[in-house]
Amino acid sequence: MRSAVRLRRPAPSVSDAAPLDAPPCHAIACLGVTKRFDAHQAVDGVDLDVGSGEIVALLGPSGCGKTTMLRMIAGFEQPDAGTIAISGRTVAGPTQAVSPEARRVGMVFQDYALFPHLDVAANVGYPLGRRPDPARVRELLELVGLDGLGARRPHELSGGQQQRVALARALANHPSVVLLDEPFSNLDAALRTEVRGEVRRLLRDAGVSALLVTHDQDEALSVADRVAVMRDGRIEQVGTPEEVYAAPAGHWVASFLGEVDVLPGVADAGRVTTVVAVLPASPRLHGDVDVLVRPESVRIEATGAPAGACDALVVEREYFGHDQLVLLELDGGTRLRSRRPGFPAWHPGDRVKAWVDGPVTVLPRA
Ligand SMILES: Nc1ncnc2c1ncn2[C@@H]1O[C@H](COP(=O)(O)OP(=O)(O)OP(=O)(O)O)[C@@H](O)[C@H]1O
Repeated sequence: MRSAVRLRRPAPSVSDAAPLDAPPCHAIACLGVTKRFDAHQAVDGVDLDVGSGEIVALLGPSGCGKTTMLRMIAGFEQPDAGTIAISGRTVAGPTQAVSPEARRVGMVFQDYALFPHLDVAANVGYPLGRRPDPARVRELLELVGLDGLGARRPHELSGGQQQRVALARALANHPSVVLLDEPFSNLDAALRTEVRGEVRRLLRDAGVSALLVTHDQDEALSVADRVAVMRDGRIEQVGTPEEVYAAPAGHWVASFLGEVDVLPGVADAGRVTTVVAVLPASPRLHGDVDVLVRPESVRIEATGAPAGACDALVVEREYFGHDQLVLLELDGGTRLRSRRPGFPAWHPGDRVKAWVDGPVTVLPRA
């Protein structure tokens, strides 16, 4: 794929100019957005912004309201309350409802939504009207690495190539933002990793802002600049992938984003005491707390452990090739997981020393 190709943006014409209602630094700015379907509160007072050129993932379990949020930004649903601005222009609010076509938003869907009877070039050029500029279509095909395949039908392409056609079509009209709804779910696991890297590069090359809806944690963490974690219609936390993973705002976010063990601890004077270790904590925390420990923050060794490491027994082990997940039972009965590289192999029955060697999160007791 030629990732160096850059899209030429047309100079805005006078008729494109719209009054600015929100800071133009935000490609998308949602404030207090709410949507109810009958008795069901699908989206409940969501504040969310996407900066210029930024890729934000809206991550949450099935049914939490992600797609409804995306559909309101695209203009297919009208919020019951709140406002949505795109590039500083309010497109949805109590007195505004700009049509989807007038929002300058590109959409990429899970099932690609390509026209099967049109060839690739016609699919890409579709948003450009009846007589799309062939040079523009060529430019888009080149951008997504499909130059030379314009005459093929969608069914003659791989899933990853079809997704790139969908992305080229979404970019055709120089959108301010691209909205992607679970764009990688139809791809098999190996292709998914490859295609999401490509899509990230393409969005960067095109210089567009993007909101990616997904229920896949790896996808959100690997593609996005920031991740908004959604649950039951509300945003639980927004932060960089590192922030939401290593410093989750609560127990639910921690366990939704990955494996975590919860150790009881007692906090006092900027330290928290657990069965495994005494660790630094916020001086604002006192008394009973929960210490959330990810398996990769737990080290084990047979010999050469630092002073203070705990005695532990390996109870179970799952081997994944690149790494292994080791279930430990500490003296006293507490169980804790440790994720280690695939070599050396650990086995049930091994006696080891265990200690915390990475970030942990200390929260008030749930
Ligand atoms: N048009 C509709 N009419 C009634 N209920 C709806 C409608 N659209 C969505 N819902 C409900 O609103 C809630 C949120 O749905 P939404 O599709 O936004 O969730 P989601 O997080 O995108 O889920 P998934 O990952 O499964 O697509 C769900 O309970 C869903 O059943």
